[in-house]
Amino acid sequence: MPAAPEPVSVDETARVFAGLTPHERIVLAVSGGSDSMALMALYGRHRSITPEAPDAVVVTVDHDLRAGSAEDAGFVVDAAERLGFSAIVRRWTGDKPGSDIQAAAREARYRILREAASEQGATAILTAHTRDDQAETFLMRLARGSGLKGLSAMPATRDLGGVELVRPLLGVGRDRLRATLHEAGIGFRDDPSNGNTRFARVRMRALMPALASEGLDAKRLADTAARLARADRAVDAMVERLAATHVEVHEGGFLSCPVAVLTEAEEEVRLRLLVAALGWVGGGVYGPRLEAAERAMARIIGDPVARMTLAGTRLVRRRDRVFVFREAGRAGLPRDHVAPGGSLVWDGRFRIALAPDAPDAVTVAPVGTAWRKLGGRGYDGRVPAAALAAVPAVYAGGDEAVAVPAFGHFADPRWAGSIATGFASPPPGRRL
Ligand SMILES: Nc1ncnc2c1ncn2[C@@H]1O[C@H](COP(=O)(O)OP(=O)(O)OP(=O)(O)O)[C@@H](O)[C@H]1O
Repeated sequence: MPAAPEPVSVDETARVFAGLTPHERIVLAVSGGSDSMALMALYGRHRSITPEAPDAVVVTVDHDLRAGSAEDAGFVVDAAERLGFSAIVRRWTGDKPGSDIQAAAREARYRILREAASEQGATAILTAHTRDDQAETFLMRLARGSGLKGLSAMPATRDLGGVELVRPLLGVGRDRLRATLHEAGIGFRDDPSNGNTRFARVRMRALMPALASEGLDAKRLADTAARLARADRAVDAMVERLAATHVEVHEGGFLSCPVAVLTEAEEEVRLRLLVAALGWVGGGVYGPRLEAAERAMARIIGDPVARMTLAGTRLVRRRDRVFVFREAGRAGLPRDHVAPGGSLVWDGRFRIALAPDAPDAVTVAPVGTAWRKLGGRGYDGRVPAAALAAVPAVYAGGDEAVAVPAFGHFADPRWAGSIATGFASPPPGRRL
């Protein structure tokens, strides 16, 4: 008989939350399931004996996808208030897709949590992912053919659009969280989808007892993921160094790199460099599948006139350089509006701000073929024309751009002092 799982001790709780002190206020993301109820209970206990622990607000997202979801949210609010937290419910409204609803719900949930955090003045969001979640993630990635980065599974912290996502319970087993709740006399809600074998995670979970009998328990799998994460960070550091010396960041928000740098690098390193470039140029929306990146790399290296689209981003080889850029002509490049005093992130890459005394509200859209007339500076024939056409331009009502700030070009001098632009995130290998 295996020993009964131990509740999480007070000392262990202090260790789990030790890294949070730089934050003054945090969000606890609570679904009402056992893991996040335990997160809330543990944090309540920790805060009551740790005066310097950040202040916390509980946020529960009602996905409004099944009967009873509002009751689950009410259950979380009641339990949070009993533990001395203030709690808010956020409902997922708007269009919901007919397929892949799980992924859409996750994306909406993170967006809603991020918005709630910034409204509440919180700088971190804590979720209750456990060691079991980590082990299941590792297995799912293995089944999908992931490389080193994917097999590193979930990092303990990551940036979520300016807020830190923290997973303090990644080293704690689900059974121990349940034991903790049991000991504290706190209930939880069972999500019926946790038993739905339509979901890969649920099917992986069902394999766990058989794997554990061969020594592949959640701890072993999660520890392996952690070792791979360590190796992954080492490769990332190599890629950063390579990018810092060899990747040219063009003012228009596209990148280029000598093909010789790719051929001389280790295969893993050059693939990472490609993925990093695609992620930055593409606004970090989604990356390519590993096999697709491998095929693309083989073509870039083998074909001096290679051109292709990968993960929504264009790759073009021109002589001995490869260019990575977004295409203006394809659907998807946005048209956004900014009022005087406002700012926005265009296409996930450019931050554009308008001074309060700017002459007018503007539209930001790709400059398209107009760049030829406007004359982007310094770009001779070595840069593919399509790369230049995807650069953001500022329009003030008419068809003619009043400015292409990335090129330092102002067709109408009244705008020169009132538009500020920069990259929204650092290009590969650079720090802003
Ligand atoms: N509806 C929600 N509202 C707020 N946070 C949520 C919600 N759903 C999930 N989360 C957060 O994301 C984490 C991981 O989500 P996941 O879907 O794996 O968990 P779950 O099975 O819904 O619930 P739990 O982890 O609480 O048992 C949760 O532990 C929780 O912190």
